[in-house]
Amino acid sequence: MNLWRELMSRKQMIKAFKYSGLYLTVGDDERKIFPKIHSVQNRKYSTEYIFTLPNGLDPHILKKNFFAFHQVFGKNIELKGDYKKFEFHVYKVSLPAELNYDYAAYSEHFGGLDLPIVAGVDLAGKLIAYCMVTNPHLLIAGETGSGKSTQLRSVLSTLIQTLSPDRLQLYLCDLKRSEFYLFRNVEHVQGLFVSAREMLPMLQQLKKEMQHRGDLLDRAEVSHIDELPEKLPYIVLCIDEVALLQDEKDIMTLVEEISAIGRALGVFLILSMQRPDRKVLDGKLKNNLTVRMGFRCADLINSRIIGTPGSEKLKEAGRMLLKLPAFIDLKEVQSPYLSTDKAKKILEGYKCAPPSDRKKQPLNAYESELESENDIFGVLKR
Ligand SMILES: Nc1ncnc2c1ncn2[C@@H]1O[C@H](COP(=O)(O)OP(=O)(O)OP(=O)(O)O)[C@@H](O)[C@H]1O
Repeated sequence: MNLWRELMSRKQMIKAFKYSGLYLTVGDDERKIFPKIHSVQNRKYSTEYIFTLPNGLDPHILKKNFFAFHQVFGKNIELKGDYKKFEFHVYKVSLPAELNYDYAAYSEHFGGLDLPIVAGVDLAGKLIAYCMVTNPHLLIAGETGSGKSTQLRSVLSTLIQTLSPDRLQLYLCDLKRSEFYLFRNVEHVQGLFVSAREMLPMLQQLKKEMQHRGDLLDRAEVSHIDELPEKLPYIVLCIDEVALLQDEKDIMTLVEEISAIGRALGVFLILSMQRPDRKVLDGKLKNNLTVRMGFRCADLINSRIIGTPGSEKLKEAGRMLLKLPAFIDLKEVQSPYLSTDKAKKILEGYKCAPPSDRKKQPLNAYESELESENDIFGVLKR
């Protein structure tokens, strides 16, 4: 970067420090000490700044007043860091309006991700994929037509292609009866549930499975199922339009319980919702949904409930604000577009014989015992 340009970039940054109140005031003359800018690099897609806060400066000021950085640098910015050292990007490009789902390309980035969730691409064209084992429980929310169902389809299709049925078991609840028919007879799918009445026994059984897994952890004196000598499958419970369950207290209590203790036991939630509802997303459940994908929604009240303020301003279908613990700020992401037809073709290769011709594989010996108590899986076999 030439010297003049670097100087201008530094000046902009000092302006953002000033407007956001990010400085210490010292001495009788009230001298301002700003964060130290270590480098300014002009990259292909962005200008990258590295800076550190002076000791004693509260990093929360940066988070709280981040709006001032937007005012100075515009919409397409990103900040990474925790207490002292920060990396800040100002992007020069905007996101693509459509991104075709491409599993082969995504899977090259899955090294180290045991349960990979692909969110999409960010402003730098970088694939944003994360591991659900370390970032459990996902909320996908947005108004009708914003791209939620497409994202659910793509997330589930990716999981199915990545893990074998003995490593991943899916429980799919389709309260609108609109989406999950695609997954019927896929080997990983343990049940497809379309009403609260069908869901309750399944959740009670999952609770027993969690208790069993908890006992195994106690006995082996380990804190996560991945540390057990015998590998247990991850369980993903996906509920499309969870708000329809708002008056089902027993169900919501069990869902909340999974959100609270499922992480170590390998039991994860994916919840989707059209109209965010405080009654459903109360404090406890909401806090445990550590990842939020906020697609376009009606207004700021809705986007605040989701935890992605600003998503009410999104225009394009498939565009979201992503809240992931690793990022200090929300990240704008374009999600992959996977059409129903393409998903059908992909899933064809993972289907087994119709249920009437096969016996469901139990989770484990413990589940076989439960299964004889209550054959909840009948609902899938219609
Ligand atoms: N990732 C994407 N990229 C481009 N276009 C998309 C994407 N996702 C969705 N769309 C477009 O938006 C339309 C609606 O998407 P989708 O059905 O996923 O929305 P939705 O939020 O689930 O709506 P509903 O709640 O009514 O089911 C799709 O038919 C497609 O044309």
